[in-house]
Amino acid sequence: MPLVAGVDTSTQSCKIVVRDADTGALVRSGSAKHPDGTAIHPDHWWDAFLAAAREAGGLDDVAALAVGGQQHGLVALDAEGRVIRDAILWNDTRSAQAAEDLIHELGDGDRETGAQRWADSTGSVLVASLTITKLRWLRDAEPDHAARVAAVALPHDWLSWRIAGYGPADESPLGPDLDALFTDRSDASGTGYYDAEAPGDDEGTTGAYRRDLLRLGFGRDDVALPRVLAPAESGGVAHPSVAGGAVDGGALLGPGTGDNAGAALGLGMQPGDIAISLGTSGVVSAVAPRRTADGSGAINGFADATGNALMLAVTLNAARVLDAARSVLGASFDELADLALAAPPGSDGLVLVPYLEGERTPNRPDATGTLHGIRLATSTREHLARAYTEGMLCGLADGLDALRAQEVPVERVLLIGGAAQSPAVQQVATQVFGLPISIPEPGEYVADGAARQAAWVLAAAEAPGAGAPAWSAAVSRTLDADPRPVVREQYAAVRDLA
Ligand SMILES: Nc1ncnc2c1ncn2[C@@H]1O[C@H](COP(=O)(O)OP(=O)(O)O)[C@@H](O)[C@H]1O
Ligand SMILES: O=C(CO)[C@@H](O)[C@H](O)COP(=O)(O)O
Repeated sequence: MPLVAGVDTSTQSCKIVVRDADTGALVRSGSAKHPDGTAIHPDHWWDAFLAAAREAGGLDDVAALAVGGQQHGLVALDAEGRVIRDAILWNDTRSAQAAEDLIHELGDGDRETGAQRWADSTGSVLVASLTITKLRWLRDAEPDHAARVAAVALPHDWLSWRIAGYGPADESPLGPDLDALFTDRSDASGTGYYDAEAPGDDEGTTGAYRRDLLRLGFGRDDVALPRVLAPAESGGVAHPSVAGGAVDGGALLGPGTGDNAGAALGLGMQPGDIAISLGTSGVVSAVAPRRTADGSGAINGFADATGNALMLAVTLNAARVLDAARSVLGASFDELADLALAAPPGSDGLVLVPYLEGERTPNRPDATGTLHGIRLATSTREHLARAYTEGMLCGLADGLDALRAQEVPVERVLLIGGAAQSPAVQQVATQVFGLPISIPEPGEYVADGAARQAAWVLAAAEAPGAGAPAWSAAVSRTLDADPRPVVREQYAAVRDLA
């Protein structure tokens, strides 16, 4: 019974699951918090990983390990392998103007042309979340830091590299070998300088860096970029001081994955499945054989972790909208859910447009949230709780419409992420989406996807060409559709006033 570990280094925390490689059965787990903020030093991810691994009973007995993680964050390394500045995360909007500038530059001054060219070249129109815009911001705002950049990594790449034993000479057993960095197609596809559908070097796996775009964004491309591995290719071994004491030479390391591709692998998503993830980000995603190139920017055409495409719409405002509601109302999770369910659908006209951290879809980085329809009758805790819950979900319902506009089939909708545990969120989702909603058992689906990838790498090491292990699918219960069009109609009437 070999064991494998999956890690999710997400925005708010690090979660680790240890699973049986053959059956997928959960054996142990652990988690540890990350600090708040949209720019944090990656050392916090390392510390949280070590703490979560301790809570999971250590990783000495795992035969393979893979890391899923929050996408896009800029980890800039110097030639000594040191982190040059705090990582700028996916939800940091400081590079919004850089995104606009780069769209115009690729379009020879015309925004619409530029937007379509970015979508055609990389699958996505640039917004502040994507890594290349953060590099442009760094070039202009912090030229001294920019001049020191010798390698650019993403959160999951950096953590995998540290687990393999690399890092600054005085902090790691193997030192600062920047050529040892590796990543996968899914996370590379969110950088803005990788085309997941370009003819690749490897048999059967497409994808190539677009160093011309990196040069456009950063002004130079003489930096090391992580090697992009095929879905079941090993990036090396975990340093034995970290994981794999039971295995000769240390546990095999999987390529890792962006968190949304990790969730798709953990859930075993097939075309027709839609995942709605309510973590710090709100994500509506679907796997597809090929990406489309949505010049409107509503849909990102990323890669998944198996060789397919992952189409997704992402909002900056999801679970934290409910955290804000809890703080305003002084309520626990359960109390907030009870309050929301005590008000009627549509909250008697009280509507929250929840751009509390600006917004990415639609692209309104400087927007703030707005509460519409406040009357004496709607000035109750119940109405407020309901309006916050509905507002969070309406932005994602718009995202699902955008996916449908790209002709993505919608056969089953799965609700996951921290806020999916709320009974109010579950019920309101059946009303806002007007669809049956499947609720998988509460779980860490990104970490599970990483663990499944680790098991796949292990199987492929023993039998080249082996497929992903057929772990049993997540058990779901399904809530009936309860369409209440009033909720979205009210939201659509005020959304663009905010
Ligand atoms: N029962 C609940 N109701 C509403 N929100 C919840 C509940 N449980 C957890 N959350 C929220 O879920 C979020 C964490 O979810 P998670 O998917 O782990 O986020 P991330 O992947 O962005 O780190 C937190 O904002 C937390 O407050
Ligand atoms: O930016 C995106 C995807 O494009 C986000 O989904 C991040 O990957 C962060 O995810 P969470 O930590 O909120 O789950």
